[in-house]
Amino acid sequence: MTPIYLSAAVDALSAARLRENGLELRLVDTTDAAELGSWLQAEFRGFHEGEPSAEELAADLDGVTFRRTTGVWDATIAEPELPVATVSSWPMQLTVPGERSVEAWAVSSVTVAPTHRRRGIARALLEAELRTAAAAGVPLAMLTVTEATIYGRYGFGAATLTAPHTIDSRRARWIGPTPAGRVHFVSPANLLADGPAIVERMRLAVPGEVERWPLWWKKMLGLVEPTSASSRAIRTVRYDDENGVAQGFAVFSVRDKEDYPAGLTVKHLVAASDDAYAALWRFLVEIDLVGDITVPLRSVDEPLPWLFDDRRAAHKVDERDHLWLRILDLEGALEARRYSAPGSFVLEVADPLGFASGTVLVRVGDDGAARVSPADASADGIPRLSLTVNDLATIYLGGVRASVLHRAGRVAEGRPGDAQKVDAAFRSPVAPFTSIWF
Ligand SMILES: CC(=O)SCCNC(=O)CCNC(=O)[C@H](O)C(C)(C)COP(=O)(O)OP(=O)(O)OC[C@H]1O[C@@H](n2cnc3c(N)ncnc32)[C@H](O)[C@@H]1OP(=O)(O)O
Repeated sequence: MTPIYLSAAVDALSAARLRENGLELRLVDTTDAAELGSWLQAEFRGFHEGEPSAEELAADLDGVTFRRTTGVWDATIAEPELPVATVSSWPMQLTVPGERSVEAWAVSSVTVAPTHRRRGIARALLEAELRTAAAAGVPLAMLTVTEATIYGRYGFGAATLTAPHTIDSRRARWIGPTPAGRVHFVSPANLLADGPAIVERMRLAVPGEVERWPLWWKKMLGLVEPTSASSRAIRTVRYDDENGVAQGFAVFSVRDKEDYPAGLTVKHLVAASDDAYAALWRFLVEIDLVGDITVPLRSVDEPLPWLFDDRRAAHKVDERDHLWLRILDLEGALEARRYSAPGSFVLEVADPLGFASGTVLVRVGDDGAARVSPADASADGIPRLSLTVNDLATIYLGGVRASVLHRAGRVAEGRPGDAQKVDAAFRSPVAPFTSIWF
């Protein structure tokens, strides 16, 4: 049976709004290669990529059919079969504090052709996604963003931060642990078999982490166009612990080889144990003929600098928002995670789009589980915060403190000190992080 998220009709309100402007909002039949192929071409163009190669197109035609795929068409343009806007979505598991997983509505492929920008098309698409997700009973929507200025207006808030890192290999003398396991070179095809289980073990330990899907693995490992120069440059290693169990992997390539020392880019590194983390980084920084290492997507709270004699050998080069969350069901979202301190507090949440407004009493038990109910007069006198649904999304995974948003004038306290009391409950022992783009 087709899952409801794929078969649900296109949102009537957004379809009507676009129709008034001569545009058609429609779901793509992902079994129709011509129609999905046109949609994919529009998506590639929307992200300023060149025309997809035959291999890329074939991989996408096969690999994105699990998504709800929506387009907007304009019958008056020169080549009307190509949509002028794209979006795709699917339910995906998101880790929340307490090593728990919750279903969230992933939104991706948001593009509007430059010929049709700033006419409200993205707004129609995003609002349609939120209404469809809420109707399907999914408590949260999420996306990884190209710009920080686009999604706040739809109630999303920045929920995980990320920091690209750089390492000066020549300066990085190892003082970290020496794990008993071994690092092995393995082929990308072998990692395709071992990688998912390693990721799944790591995923529950890190709030903000998400599931992967088969096409993501193939793209990350260079298996879609294996003969291209960038794919052939990919090297893959796996760390096996002393019992021979695979606990981590790194995907990297050496660049700038015209003159040694060369540079090395770590495309992806996943460690399901501290030993795997240490062994993989030691392996990478001790590779000969390499002078510097670039790591585009890492947590803001990496142990990395502390593994070296000179901690300045590794540092963050930036810090930016990455995963944005949108709470659609206040009770469902707040009860899905676990909290770091028992106690009660009231949240007065404003949501201009109306999905998650309300004033709720959150009672956290000794086990960290929360019971959420409408707040009444009996809740007077307990810690209270008034905030937007965006800012609730920002503190939801525990990476940003309510007291910091209070100091920024974004969150109001019932009484002085209430934000710090709420901090203690929302705090996550592990910095939230999302290690992929989707
Ligand atoms: C999850 C993801 O896929 S992230 C990827 C997002 N996509 C991209 O970055 C691809 C390149 N950009 C685009 O395709 C388009 O510019 C989009 C999708 C970002 C915006 O599409 P548009 O149809 O032009 O947006 P639309 O006209 O609906 O604008 C709605 C509102 O957003 C604002 N807005 C739109 N784009 C931007 C932007 N890039 N930065 C700031 N504000 C923006 C508009 O000003 C408008 O504001 P208002 O409601 O206050 O009047």
